[in-house]
Amino acid sequence: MAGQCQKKVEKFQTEEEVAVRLAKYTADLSAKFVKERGAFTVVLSGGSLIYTLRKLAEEPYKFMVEWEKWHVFWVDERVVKRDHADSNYKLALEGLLCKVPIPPGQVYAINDTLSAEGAAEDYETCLKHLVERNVIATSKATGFPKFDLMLLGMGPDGHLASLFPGHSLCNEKTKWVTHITDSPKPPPERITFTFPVINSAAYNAMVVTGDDKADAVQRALGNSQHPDTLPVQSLAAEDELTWFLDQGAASKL
Ligand SMILES: O=C1O[C@H](COP(=O)(O)O)[C@@H](O)[C@H](O)[C@H]1O
Repeated sequence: MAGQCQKKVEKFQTEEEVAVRLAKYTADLSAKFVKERGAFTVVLSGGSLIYTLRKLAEEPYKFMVEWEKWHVFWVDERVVKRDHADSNYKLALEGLLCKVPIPPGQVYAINDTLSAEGAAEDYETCLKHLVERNVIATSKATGFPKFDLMLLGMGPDGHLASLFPGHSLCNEKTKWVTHITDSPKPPPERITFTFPVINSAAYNAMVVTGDDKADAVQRALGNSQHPDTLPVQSLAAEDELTWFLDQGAASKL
C-alpha cells in the first residue's frame, strides 16, 4: 500500500507559515467531509503538532468550521492520567479542544484507569463500535478503519505515533491499536495506532518543523542511501499524504 497514494510536499519559510497553511488545510477537509458524510473524523498526535494547529482556534476558522460534526481521536497516547503533564489528551485539550465547541461525547480519550494493554484493547473496541455505526468509515481496499484526516508529527529519530525505529510494533499487521511498555522516549507505556490503520486514512498530514528533524526528513524525502528504514518512511495514505515543512525541517532536502 505504501507508495500508491498521492504524495505532496509543501515547504514554508517559518513555523508560523506552516501553522497558517495547516489551519486552512484542516478547515477545507472538514468542510469536504462534513458535506460528503455528515461527520469529520480527525486523529491528533501529541508533541509539537498541537502548537502548530493553534490557528484553527482563531478567526476565521473558530467560527467557520462545523465543530459539532468533529469526532476526535489520538494516534497515540501515553498511559498516564488525563491531567498528567505527559498526556497527549491534556495537551490537545489545552491547546485546541477547550477553545472550540466539539461535543465532549465526540472526543475519544483513552481509558486512563487501565494498563497499557487494557487501554489499547479498550480503544480498539471503541473504534470498532464507531465503525459499526459508520461514524468512522471503512477502507474498501484494506478493511481497516478509514479516518478522514490524521494530523501527524515526527520525532527527530523518525518515529511517528509511538512507532519507534527498530521496534517490532512497526511490523504489526492485524491489530488496530497496540501498546508499548518500553518506549525509548519517556514515558515508557503508551498505546498507538498501527501502520495498517494509519496508512488506511483518507488524508495524512505529516507536520514537521525545526532543524533537529532535518536528518530524518532527508531520509524520508531525499536521496538517502541509508541502509535502515525509519518508521516515517513507511507512512502512506489511502488518498493523499502531505508533508508540511518549515525551512529548518527542509534544510537538508
Ligand atoms: O512522543 C511523541 O512524539 C511525537 C513527536 O513529537 P514532537 O514534539 O517531536 O513533534 C508525537 O507525534 C507523538 O504523538 C508523541 O506521543
